[in-house]
Amino acid sequence: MKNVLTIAGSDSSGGAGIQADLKTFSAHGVFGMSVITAVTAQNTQGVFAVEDISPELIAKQIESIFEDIRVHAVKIGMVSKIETIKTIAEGLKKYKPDNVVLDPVMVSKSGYHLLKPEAKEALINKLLPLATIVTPNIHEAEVITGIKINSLKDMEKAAYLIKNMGPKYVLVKGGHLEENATDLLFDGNNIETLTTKKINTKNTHGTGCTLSSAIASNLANGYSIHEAVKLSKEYITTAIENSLDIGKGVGPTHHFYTLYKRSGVINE
Ligand SMILES: Nc1ncnc2c1ncn2[C@@H]1O[C@H](COP(=O)(O)OP(=O)(O)O)[C@@H](O)[C@H]1O
Ligand SMILES: Cc1ncc(COP(=O)(O)OP(=O)(O)O)c(N)n1
Repeated sequence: MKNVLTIAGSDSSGGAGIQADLKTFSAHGVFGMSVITAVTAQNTQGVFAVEDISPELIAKQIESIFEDIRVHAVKIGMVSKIETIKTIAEGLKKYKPDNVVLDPVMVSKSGYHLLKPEAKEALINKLLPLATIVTPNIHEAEVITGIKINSLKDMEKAAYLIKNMGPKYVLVKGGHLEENATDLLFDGNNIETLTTKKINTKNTHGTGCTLSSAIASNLANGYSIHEAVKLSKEYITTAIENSLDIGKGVGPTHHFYTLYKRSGVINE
């Protein structure tokens, strides 16, 4: 069994953050561990409060895991503020995990700033160069590069600019595009296009968290980046197709659909 660590924020409603990450890890048959960076009070309708965990406690969580357990992959999500980013970067430099998947979480679908605006530069300068793969959505790619993205050509341009900031691979996610859900994977030489039709649902809470955790799981399980991204795109598509109409707002994706279907728990 491979061990995968998420360094991210807690989502009380279970659709995104640490909770989505751990469910995704379980669905991929890897052992999930967590370093919590912040606790959020949120549900399908919004984020209502956030309390950041102290840098000392974040450092201690990182140390406790790495000093004891082999970590095959790390996924990084909500990092909130400059001190949190510095602490995570120090931990990554010290323990040098093989695979680092960075989801540069900035603003929740409900519009809450999960990354303080003043922490943007630290995320770019300190975490991007340590990432095996970074997975910005369109808005995050715009903030990181400073360009406006309205088309696949613009996404390509952003992927080139972000690659030059230090990560080994860049996946620009197009879930917020009008037509298809097209993601672009750039390895420094070639752009690979992953396209699915856009699923007509409001229930997409935690899609970015789920995709990045699936990539981390697949890398830990020994797949190449290209294979890991392809399999993870298939996983998130099934999770969105079978997303759950829980709550009054944007519901979560279904992490275990394929597993339950295979085992007979779901028999429609
Ligand atoms: N309505 C949708 N139909 C199909 N795929 C989607 C849809 N929304 C998002 N995706 C896919 O989910 C993944 C996460 O993308 P996105 O929602 O853009 O990220 P984030 O949650 O970080 O904003 C991507 O692979 C994207 O293409
Ligand atoms: C604690 C926490 N972390 C990350 C997010 C953002 O999740 P994401 O998958 O990028 O998209 P939405 O959940 O905003 O749809 C979050 N909400 N909470």
